Amino acid sequence: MNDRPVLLRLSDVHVRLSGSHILQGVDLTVRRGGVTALLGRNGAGKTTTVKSVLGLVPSTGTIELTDAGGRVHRLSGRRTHEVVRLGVGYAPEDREVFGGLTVAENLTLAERRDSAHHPDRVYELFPELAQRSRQLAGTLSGGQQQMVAIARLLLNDNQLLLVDEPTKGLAPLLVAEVADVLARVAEEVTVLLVEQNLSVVRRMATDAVVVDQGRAVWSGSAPELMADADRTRELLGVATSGGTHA
Ligand SMILES: Nc1ncnc2c1ncn2[C@@H]1O[C@H](COP(=O)(O)OP(=O)(O)OP(=O)(O)O)[C@@H](O)[C@H]1O
Repeated sequence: MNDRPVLLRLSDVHVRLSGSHILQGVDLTVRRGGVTALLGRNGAGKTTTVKSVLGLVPSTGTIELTDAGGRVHRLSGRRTHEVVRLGVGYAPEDREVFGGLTVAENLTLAERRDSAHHPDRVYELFPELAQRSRQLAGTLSGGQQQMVAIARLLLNDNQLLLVDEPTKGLAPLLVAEVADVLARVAEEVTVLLVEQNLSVVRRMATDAVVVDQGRAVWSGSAPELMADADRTRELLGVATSGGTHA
């Protein structure tokens, strides 16, 4: 598993915001293929880590993306639109769909000029959105809005999707639906997933990185971590159901 090529590497990444030293030297790698779960307690620095990759917060240190041809692109210091153009898609925690536009319009807006994929392909993956293509996105349920946010990422040829807490605040049935969708997405593109719901992590994550107080304190196999109840409790402050489901 661990000989998969490195897709994203953060080395000694620091972020300071409003006088606070939020990321204090994050080192982590995301390997090509699979789902890497970015885990940690509330306020540990997960969202800030994702935002540093996208250039949404100022950072120091090195952030590099290695493309399929093995070419290394330095992301640090680039503007967000340049990072996106290099094939990094982002579904933020608050979803940010355009509530006054229809589902179809939200998808059309997300297509880059060089877009490789047509919305029809996305509708195949998300039949529920096809049925609701004319519905205003603001009237969709939280889970459906999350699907729009994820579906948008599939319109373009991305190398890496950064998905921040897609199941946050969703009812259990919707958590399962969004997890299904993500699992399908992950068959096509590498995902870095910020997720607090460990049943979702257990279901799809291949790798895991745990962040604590602005540093990556553990990385390795997600199934191994999920199977180790003591370590999960120590790192995340929560109990898991241990190895039985891992
Ligand atoms: N713009 C900002 N100014 C000051 N502090 C900030 C800012 N943004 C985030 N922080 C702080 O940085 C720390 C890390 O925040 P971050 O959102 O990255 O954590 P997280 O691990 O994603 O947390 P959660 O799981 O609760 O979403 C928190 O203590 C937060 O309050």
